[in-house]
Amino acid sequence: MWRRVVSASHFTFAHKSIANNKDVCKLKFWEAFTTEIPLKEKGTFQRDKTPFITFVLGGPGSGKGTQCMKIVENFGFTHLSAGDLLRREIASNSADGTMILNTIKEGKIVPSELTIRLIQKEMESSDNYKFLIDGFPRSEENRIAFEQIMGVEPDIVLFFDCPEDEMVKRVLNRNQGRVDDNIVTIKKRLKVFDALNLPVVKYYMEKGKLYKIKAVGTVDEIYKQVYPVFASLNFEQVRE
Ligand SMILES: Nc1ncnc2c1ncn2[C@@H]1O[C@H](COP(=O)(O)OP(=O)(O)O)[C@@H](O)[C@H]1O
Ligand SMILES: Nc1ccn([C@@H]2O[C@H](COP(=O)(O)OP(=O)(O)O)[C@@H](O)[C@H]2O)c(=O)n1
Ligand SMILES: [Mg+2]
Repeated sequence: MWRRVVSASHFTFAHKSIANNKDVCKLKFWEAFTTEIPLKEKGTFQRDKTPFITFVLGGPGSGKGTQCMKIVENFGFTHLSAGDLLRREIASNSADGTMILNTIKEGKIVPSELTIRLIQKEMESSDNYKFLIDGFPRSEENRIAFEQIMGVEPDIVLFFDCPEDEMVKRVLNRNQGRVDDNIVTIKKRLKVFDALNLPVVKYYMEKGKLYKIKAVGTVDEIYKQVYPVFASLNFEQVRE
């Protein structure tokens, strides 16, 4: 299995700037930061066996899965959605299926070891080295357990920043038959997101790994912010 030292990073450039004004204190913490897409630095990423891990964060309905599909298409990443892996466990009638189903219905977080085991299995059986891990980590506990079990940190973290009313609207229109896409569960999920997921966003922002994406507008408008993040990392592009 591949392993590498925690906190190793391929990048030398800084990609955040701190707003310098008094109004900052009125904003939510991440609103005080903007993302400056770094200039392309040729040869910054060496293709080898080392995985390139992108965590994809954002509230329910913020468009993580939709944007991941586009990144896969353009840059050849393997997309691992934690939620999809958990739903697959439920569908396969695994021993943990009922517990996972009840947790998802309540909008709560499944025990970290279980979710990480599913992610780890997918990564280890993949020939790819570029991974989008979507919907994970959803809590500090998720994050710390991943680092401990896998012995790696993400290289970059995308955060889709979307207003709550827009997220609710999108989830209620999603139409994928999900047990958690109803108004009762979505309200619980938004609370869990604020309480447990935002500290993870803050952690990566402070580490300089966070790319905040303004997740309002059309899918293509949002992707216009996402595309340069990956283009600047000098990956070979699969399709324009
Ligand atoms: N920019 C957008 N504008 C309107 N609807 C969107 C947009 N992006 C995604 N959607 C739709 O919103 C729903 C939630 O998107 P999804 O990618 O599943 O979000 P997440 O994975 O963050 O929950 C889906 O039905 C999707 O088609
Ligand atoms: N790391 C994770 C990811 C998802 N989940 C569970 O799976 C549900 C659906 O996750 P998802 O990523 O598919 O949801 P969306 O953000 O795509 O709407 C979450 O609300 C949690 O109940 C979890 O417990 N731990
Ligand atoms: Mg999703």
